[in-house]
Amino acid sequence: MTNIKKTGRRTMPEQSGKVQTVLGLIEPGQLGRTMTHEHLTMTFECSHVPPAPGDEGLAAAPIEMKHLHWLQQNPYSHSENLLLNQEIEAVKEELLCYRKAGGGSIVENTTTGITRNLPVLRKLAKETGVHIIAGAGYYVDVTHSDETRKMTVEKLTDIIVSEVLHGADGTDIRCGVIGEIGTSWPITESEKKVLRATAHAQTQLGCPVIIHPGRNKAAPGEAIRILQEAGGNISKTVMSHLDRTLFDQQELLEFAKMGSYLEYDLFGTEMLNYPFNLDVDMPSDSQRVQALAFLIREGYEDRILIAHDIHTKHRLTKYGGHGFSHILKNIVPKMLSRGITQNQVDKILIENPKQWLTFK
Ligand SMILES: CC(=O)NCCS(=O)(=O)O
Repeated sequence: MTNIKKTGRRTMPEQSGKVQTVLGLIEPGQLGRTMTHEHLTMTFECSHVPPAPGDEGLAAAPIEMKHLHWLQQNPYSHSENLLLNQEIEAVKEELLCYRKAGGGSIVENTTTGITRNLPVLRKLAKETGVHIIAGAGYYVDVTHSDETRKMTVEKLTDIIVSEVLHGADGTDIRCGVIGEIGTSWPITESEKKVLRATAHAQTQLGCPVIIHPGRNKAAPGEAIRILQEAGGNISKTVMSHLDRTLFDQQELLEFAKMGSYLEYDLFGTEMLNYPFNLDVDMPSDSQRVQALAFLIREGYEDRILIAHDIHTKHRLTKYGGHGFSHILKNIVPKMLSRGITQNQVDKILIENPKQWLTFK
């Protein structure tokens, strides 16, 4: 049963002033260094890309050292690679390393449509000591069920609110953010309804929101406009995946003025051909650090968040990948060597996630 305090402003949930993890409420100061966009268990079959002619054998072969480069360049063409949910033990080992490297918390962005597994998240949190914050709501349109598509905004709002206040997927495990809310490009009617429901739920709950934009430079702005028109709190909303979406500095600054958090969350992903949009040149980690330094120079250090968005097997250290500690071990030293101060690093990894994740 949820404890509700009434104030003149709005109905205040018991979450107000706290962060909600899969093990319950914590004080914001307990979070520590936080990766704001990861997945610990999910499936990504919805994004399978057929292998190039001649590569069918590689796409069906077990993951082996000699195929690693092919896999890194074609991660979405290998069906087994898309089943991160088969790697719970490996993820647990990674989380223990993440803690040793100084990590405190992880926001687990798996929503309905990509196989959210809250009992596994709770088990991982208990066994590793990492604070895990789970995501409410729905991924992109191709994963929406017929039932979801038929729902009104009011019904979707009720479900999202309930996932935060009472628990999701038939469990009593409560989500601590809404998202990642999936949008495609162009944004579909079903996704627009989910965005409006997200804004309405956020208004009731005062909670953090995180959006997955479509793969087009107009997508982040359009998603924020829909949330804004539905009354969402943009200053408590994260726009994910900017590293594969907005490249032009002036366009980035125009978007930044809208007031959301700006997330660079594909650290560790370096690939020549980005199969979901071949016009995109996926940046390197060095270029991501340059983008962070640019935003800091432009006065946005309070708005930046970073993560790896691990969502496939090959990015785990078990498969020769960079793992969940890459930012702490490799990217932070690079940031410092490029003139970003320790104070700014701490803002990006500790203070900004804390501000975002604390319920109003
Ligand atoms: C799980 C997820 O949505 N990851 C983002 C992949 S993308 O290529 O940046 O869209």
